[in-house]
Amino acid sequence: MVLAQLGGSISRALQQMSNATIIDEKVLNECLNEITRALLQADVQFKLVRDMSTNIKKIVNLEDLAAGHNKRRIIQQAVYNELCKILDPGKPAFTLKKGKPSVVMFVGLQGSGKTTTCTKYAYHHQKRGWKPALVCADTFRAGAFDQLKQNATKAKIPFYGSYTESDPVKIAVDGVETFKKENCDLIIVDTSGRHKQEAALFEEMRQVSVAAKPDLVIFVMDSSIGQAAFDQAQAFRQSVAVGAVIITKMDGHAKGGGALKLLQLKVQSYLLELVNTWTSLKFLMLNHLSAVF
Ligand SMILES: Nc1nc2c(ncn2[C@@H]2O[C@H](COP(=O)(O)OP(=O)(O)OP(=O)(O)O)[C@@H](O)[C@H]2O)c(=O)[nH]1
Repeated sequence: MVLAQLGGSISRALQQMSNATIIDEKVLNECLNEITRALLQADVQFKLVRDMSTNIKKIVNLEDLAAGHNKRRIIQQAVYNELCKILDPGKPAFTLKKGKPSVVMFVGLQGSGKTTTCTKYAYHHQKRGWKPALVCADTFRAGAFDQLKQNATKAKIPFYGSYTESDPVKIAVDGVETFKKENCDLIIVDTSGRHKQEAALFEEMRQVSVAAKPDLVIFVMDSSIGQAAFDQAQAFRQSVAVGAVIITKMDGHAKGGGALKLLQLKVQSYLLELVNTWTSLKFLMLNHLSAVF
C-alpha cells in the first residue's frame, strides 16, 4: 500500500540519519535524497517535493547551529513540518453537528468507488455514534440501487432509492426529506459516475446538488489515475462545490501520491485506505501526517 510504503521509506531515511555518528551536510543531503526519492516514487508532484527539500535546507542551517544543538531532532522536526505543510489543505475539516442533519453528496468518475465508499463512510460514522442513511441518486447505472441496498443492508444502515423513478433530482430530494424526518444526522447521497466531457451529466449533477443542498460534496478519486486527478477534480469543482476528496484503491497501487496535487484545490482532504473489509476502514486525514509514520 502506497501510504505504508511511503511512511516506511521516510522513517528509514530519518532513522539512517539519526544513526550517523556526525550530522553534517553529507548526511543531511543523503537523508533528503532518500525522502525525495520515496515521494517521487509515490508520484508526488515534482514541484511539491523540490520546494519541500529546499525549505528544509533553509531551515536546517548546520553551519549556524551552535554545538550542543540536537541536530537530529531539528532535522526530524523540519522534515515533519514540511511534510505536514504539503498536506495541509489550509482549511478546517468539515464536522458533523449533533442534532442537525448534515447532507453529504458523493461525486466522481465512473467506477472510482463512490458507492463502496459511501457505505464505508456511513459505517465509519455509525460506529462513532452518528445516525447515517444512504440515498441512491444514481439512476444511470443499472444495478446501482441494488449494490447500495446490498451494502447498506450488510452494514445495517437505512437506505432510500427507486427502481422506477428515473429523475435523480427527485430521488435525492425525497431521500433527504425522508431521512430528515427520521432524525438521521448524516444523510449521504450517492450519485452516478461521470466524466468532465459529459456535459449533460455534469448539468444533472449540478441540479442534484442544488436540490439536495449538501453541506459537503466529496469528490471520490481512484488513486490509479495519479496526477490526472487534478483536471478532473477541477472540472467537478466548477459544477459543484467540492469540499473534500477521498482517494480510493490505495491498497492496489504504488502511485497514490499524484493525488496530493489535489491539495492545490485547497479542499479538505482525506486519504481513505480501503481495505476490503467492513471493519478495517481507516481514515487518514492528510493533515494528520503522524498517522502515516
Ligand atoms: N481494491 C479496491 N477496490 C475498490 C475500492 N473501492 C471500490 N472498489 C471496487 O471498485 C469497483 C467500483 O466501485 P463502486 O463503488 O461501484 O464505484 P462507483 O464509483 O460507485 O461506480 P459508478 O457508480 O459506476 O460510477 C468495485 O468493484 C469495488 O469493489 C478500494 O478502495 N480498493
